[in-house]
Amino acid sequence: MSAELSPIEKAKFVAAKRASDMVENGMKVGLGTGSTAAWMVRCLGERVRQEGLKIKGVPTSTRTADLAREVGIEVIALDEAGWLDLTIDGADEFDAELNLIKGGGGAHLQEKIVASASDRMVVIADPAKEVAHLGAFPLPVEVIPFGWKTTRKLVEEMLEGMDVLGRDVTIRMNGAMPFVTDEGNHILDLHLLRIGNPRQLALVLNQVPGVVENGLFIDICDTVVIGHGDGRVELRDVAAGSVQQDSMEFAESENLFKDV
Ligand SMILES: O=C[C@H](O)[C@H](O)[C@H](O)COP(=O)(O)O
Repeated sequence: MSAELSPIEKAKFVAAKRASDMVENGMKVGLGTGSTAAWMVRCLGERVRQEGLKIKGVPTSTRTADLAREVGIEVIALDEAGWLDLTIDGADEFDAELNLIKGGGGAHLQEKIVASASDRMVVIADPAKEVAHLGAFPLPVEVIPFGWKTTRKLVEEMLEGMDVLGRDVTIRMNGAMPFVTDEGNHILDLHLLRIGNPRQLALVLNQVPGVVENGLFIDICDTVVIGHGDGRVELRDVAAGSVQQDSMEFAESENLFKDV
C-alpha cells in the first residue's frame, strides 16, 4: 500500500489492521464483506504468510470467499465451523449503542447469520459511519423474488405505523434488472432518513411475508474500531451494559501502510 491511498482508505485500513490483530492462532473467524472488510481479509492473509497464523475463515459472501482464498486463508463453511470465536465486518452506519445498518453491498443476510454465531462481533469503520440516529443510509431488506412487488407494498403499509421520517421503498437494481444476492434474492432499500425505534423496526420488518432479513443489527455488535486517516484508532466496546471508549495511536502506521 502506499502514499496514493486516500484518507478514507487509510482510515479503513487502520481499523482493519487493528481488528485483525485481535485474531489469535487456532481461531475460527467470520469474515465480513465490503471495502473495509476486504482490508481486514488482506491483513489476515499477511499474518498467515508472515507469521504462519493458523485460522479458519468463514466468509459472508462469494466475494469475500474468493479474496480469502487468494490471500491464503483457509476457508470453511459456517456449518462446518459450527461456532466462531470472532467475526470482523464493516458497517454502513453505527450509533452510540453500537447498533448497525448493514447490507450496502447486499450481504447482510449471511453477515447476520455469521455474526450471530460468533462469541464476539467487531465492526471496523471510518468516522463517516458514526451517526446519532440510524436511517440516513437506506435500510436494506432482503426479499424473495416471488411477489417482490407485493412484499414492497406490504413493507410500505407496515412503515405507516412506524416512527420513521421517510417512507420511500425502492428495489435495488443491477443495470436493468433487480440486484440478486448470493442467496438468489432481491433487496428493497428503505429510505427512512431517521429511524426512531430501530429495535422495534427490526422485529416488525421480519414479520412481513416475503422478507428474509433486514439490515438492522441490534445488540449483535460488541466492539466498533474506528480508524482515522492519520493512523489513530478509537475503540467503542459494549462492556457491563454501557459503551466504553478508548483511543490509541498506531505508532507504526506509516510502516503498516507500506505493508499491504
Ligand atoms: O453488504 C455489505 C456489508 O454489510 C458491508 O459490510 C457494508 O455495506 C459496509 O461496506 P463498506 O466497508 O464497503 O463501507
